[in-house]
Amino acid sequence: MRIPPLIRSFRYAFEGIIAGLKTERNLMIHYSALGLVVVFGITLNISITEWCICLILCALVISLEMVNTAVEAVVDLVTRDQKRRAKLAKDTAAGAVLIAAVTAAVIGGIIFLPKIAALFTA
Ligand SMILES: Nc1ncnc2c1ncn2[C@@H]1O[C@H](COP(=O)(O)OP(=O)(O)OP(=O)(O)O)[C@@H](O)[C@H]1O
Repeated sequence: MRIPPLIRSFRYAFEGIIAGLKTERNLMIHYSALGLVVVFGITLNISITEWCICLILCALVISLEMVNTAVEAVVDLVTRDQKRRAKLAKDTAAGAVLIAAVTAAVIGGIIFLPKIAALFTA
């Protein structure tokens, strides 16, 4: 049976998500962080706006980690020699993940810490 092109594209994208999870340890850490956000979000009853902010940030970090994985794979395919441009590509992609992850951690702290603190002071 012929699979429609749109369905095939979705299948490849899902295969990419699974392959990333299998090969990239950091992605597992990001998915675990997403799980924690969901558990704390439900437990602490965060607002709709806070849910949107948290989910956007989680999606941003996970997506950038996947792009970083893709950049690393392409660079390693192109060359195994030590090249300045290869280092630039890998390090800037890794830097993008770091910026997003630190931002997400800071905003997560702003949203969750006062609610956690309130549990102990109430
Ligand atoms: N072909 C290359 N030329 C120059 N520098 C490289 C090259 N490949 C990797 N590097 C540099 O070596 C360091 C380690 O790179 P590596 O590919 O091992 O990634 P990593 O940071 O260990 O990530 P991961 O653990 O996800 O593979 C980085 O600073 C990277 O930019």
